[in-house]
Amino acid sequence: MDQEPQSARRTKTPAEIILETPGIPDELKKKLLPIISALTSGGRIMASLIARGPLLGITGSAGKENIQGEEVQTLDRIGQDTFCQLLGETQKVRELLSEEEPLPTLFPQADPDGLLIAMDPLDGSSNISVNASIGSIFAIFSPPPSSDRGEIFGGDKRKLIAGAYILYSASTSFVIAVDQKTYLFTMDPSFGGEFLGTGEPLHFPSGGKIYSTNESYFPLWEKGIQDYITWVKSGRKPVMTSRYIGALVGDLHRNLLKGGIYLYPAEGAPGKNHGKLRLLYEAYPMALICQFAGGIATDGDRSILSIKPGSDLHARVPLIAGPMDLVSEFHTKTGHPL
Ligand SMILES: O=P(O)(O)OC[C@H]1O[C@](O)(COP(=O)(O)O)[C@@H](O)[C@@H]1O
Ligand SMILES: [Mg+2]
Repeated sequence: MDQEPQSARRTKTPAEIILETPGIPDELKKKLLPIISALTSGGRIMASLIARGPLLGITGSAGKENIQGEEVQTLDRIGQDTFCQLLGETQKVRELLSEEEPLPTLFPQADPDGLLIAMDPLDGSSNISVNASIGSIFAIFSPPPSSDRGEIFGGDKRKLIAGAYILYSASTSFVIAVDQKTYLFTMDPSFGGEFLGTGEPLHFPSGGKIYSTNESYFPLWEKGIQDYITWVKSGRKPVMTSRYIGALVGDLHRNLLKGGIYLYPAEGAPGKNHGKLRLLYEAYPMALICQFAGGIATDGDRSILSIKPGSDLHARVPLIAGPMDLVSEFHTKTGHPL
């Protein structure tokens, strides 16, 4: 019974893919490689802790609120500390913005030309205590010229160069979008926890029939979105089916592999009239992942990647994300053609 299935054979690591990509300049590779190593090491640590969560007593609340006014879970804190420490140690990250901290963490010892990272260290907090899918999300930016330090995450002078997430589920996945391609890796615990993948870029399949949204907010949505949801359930041919995990990483991952549209419009949970998902560390990285997989992410009107962050580093945006065919259909139906 110790026979390994053929498909479990070693293929490529994220570092091998980065090294082999001619479109990534060598100077950038020198920064990206240690950063990706920090993310995958953090993923291994988090996956191991999550797997033993109830035994370690870490699946509950930390007893305080974060900057968003949301209850902080113990694993939110552990994710914050783990990724912050590992990314700081690379000396290739100048500043780290996190959902869990009001202001970016500065790393004064880092390479002055180091990169900027925005992260949600633990996405889908409400799933922790029920052993459902959760994740970590990262946006990696090149900084503006050093004279512009004050506006390091805002304005339009920094550039999004990679987006990544880790999904903690029955297996642990690492997905990264860089240099126009999106790749999937799976952690192999029998291979030192290495993340391995085929090296083939991911593409959204076309013709998907999944829509993912928290439909309990239906009465709060604008009429165009209500009409679209009614249509996908009863007017569209073929009709679509609903799947919603309640963690962006899990919902987007399924839709990326199966073909599906994710919708978190404005007017979500009460008080979330700008949507719920944060631009810099949720919508941006997922938009890049979608775009490099042949899809698109919008706020219902314009591309997420065309939105310039303002002074609020934790600003929220509506998010509509998925393959081109489904997002384009949504835009046509709601009167905002792409
Ligand atoms: O309960 P809702 O309003 O549907 O929200 C679910 C959404 O909130 C999020 O969990 C974000 O919240 P956290 O990052 O604070 O865990 C998204 O991942 C998810 O899609
Ligand atoms: Mg979170």
